[in-house]
Amino acid sequence: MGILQDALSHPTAQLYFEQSVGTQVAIGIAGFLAVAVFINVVQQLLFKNPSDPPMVFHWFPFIGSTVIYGMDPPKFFKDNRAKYGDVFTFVLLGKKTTVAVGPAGNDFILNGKLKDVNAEEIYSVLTTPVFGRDVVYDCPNAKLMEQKKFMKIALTTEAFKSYVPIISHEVTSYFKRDPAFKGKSGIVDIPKKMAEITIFTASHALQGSLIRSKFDESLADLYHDLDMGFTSINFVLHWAPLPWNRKRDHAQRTVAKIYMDTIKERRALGEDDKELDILKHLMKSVYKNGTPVPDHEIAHMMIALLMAGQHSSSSTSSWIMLRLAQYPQVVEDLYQEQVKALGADLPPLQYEDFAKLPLNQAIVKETLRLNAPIHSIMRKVKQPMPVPGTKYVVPSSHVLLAAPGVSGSDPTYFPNPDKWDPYRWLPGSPNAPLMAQNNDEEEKIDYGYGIVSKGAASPYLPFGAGRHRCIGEHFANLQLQTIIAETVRMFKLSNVDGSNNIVGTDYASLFSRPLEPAKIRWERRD
Ligand code: HEM
Repeated sequence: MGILQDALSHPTAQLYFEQSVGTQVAIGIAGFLAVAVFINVVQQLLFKNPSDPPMVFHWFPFIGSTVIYGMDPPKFFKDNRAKYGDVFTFVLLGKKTTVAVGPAGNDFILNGKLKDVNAEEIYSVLTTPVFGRDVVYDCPNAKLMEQKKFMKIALTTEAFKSYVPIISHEVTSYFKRDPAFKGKSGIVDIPKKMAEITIFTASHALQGSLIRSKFDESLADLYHDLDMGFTSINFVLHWAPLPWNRKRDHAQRTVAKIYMDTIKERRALGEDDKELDILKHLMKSVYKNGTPVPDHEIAHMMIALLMAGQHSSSSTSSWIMLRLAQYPQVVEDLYQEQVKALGADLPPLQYEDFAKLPLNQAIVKETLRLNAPIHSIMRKVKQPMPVPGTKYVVPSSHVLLAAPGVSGSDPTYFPNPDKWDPYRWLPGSPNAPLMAQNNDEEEKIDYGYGIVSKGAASPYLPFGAGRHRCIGEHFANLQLQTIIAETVRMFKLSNVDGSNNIVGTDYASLFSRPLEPAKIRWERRD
């Protein structure tokens, strides 16, 4: 024993011993992996259930196609659609995920029945710690439908009319005070600026001036901490006592308290409170069962509303500015459109003006066609779902994934689909969409939050469809159109190097956005 101990304590022997243990462990892992890969491949090749949608081939179990999907989801959908057709399954972090694309696929998933598909089982782990309890995905779907109805009803034409001067003022005063826009011309990393403009305009219009004023103090940093809860890794680690989750939880409590205190302040104002925002509307809203919406739910809905709008609108406005810098002539066309429609003195913008600015509208439409911030919409399957017109049945163990962006860039509906061409939405364009542009004749449905068009046959659904459809569409349109109109009044835009290039897309977080830095050149008109 003593001799053996002596021998092993010799440095060379120790090294040899450690190396040989290391080698054995490595061989063990490699062997295990090889067996796992072998079984996984054999299963895919030999044990196909004819009613299952085709499976995207992958070597490794659990990882499946996660990496290749995550690098560029639209490319992943396009490539696999070409290989397998409109319905196929891939493995995303161990979960069999069935994609159904095209108008029929969008309809199948987004207009799926409540007994068949479920959103909250997918999203709640991420959203509930950020928004707070009892709202959106932390309550039965019928309650969410009522909550969406309260928010949607508040967005009246009268409210929209009051929002245009608010948004205009926020945009122009931002450009005046921000150091990045000092002087005659300059270069700016645009996504950060657009994120600020989006949160200032949305909070002021939708939540009132009292909340807006708090963004200059504490709310901006707290929202940043809340945002950290939305990283993709939190689908798995939402519960973990990690630094960003602690910050998220602290921020959620603090922001909710700020809203609840503001609600009390505004109640005290009584008739003197003349603003037409959603916060005020919710303070007067009552559920069907007679219960007034509790303050904590109003606070949590306010967080949800701002978070839902922030990422999508801020990513879209950044893409818009990058597209305008890519095509400086479009900026001039937009400016001239305003001069012709509103007069050379360019009076303060009003809600009614936007109907006279079709190119201004088309910029938003076209940017959302190619750069929609939500590339994947997921639902948990609750019971086996036959896919109409196919032999496939999606088992209840699967997750469904809708990707309306696929039909939005399909040449069947959009000639020259990869070209950003806002003029395609104006009459007489050779690239005009090959789809009905008037949705008055479309089938309408009420899921409990007001009548919406079903969108069943539409290849263009950047705001989704069905019971989870966006209620912020009209606000987002107004916000984005006002931002564009004010920006082209003040600036000419171009790429820093004068080229027609554009940055790539960052798919790392839940909402896709431009890869940063994304710098553009601005030049003041006056
Ligand atoms: C360009 C801007 C926007 C885009 C592209 C967009 C897109 C979407 C999409 C695709 C959905 C459906 C998600 C799903 O089916 O799972 C959705 C839902 C929603 N959006 Fe938006 N959105 C935008 C702006 C806004 C704004 C400004 C607000 C708030 C005022 C908002 C509030 C909501 C809400 C409350 C839902 C409902 C979620 C549900 O029912 O599960 N969105 N949005």
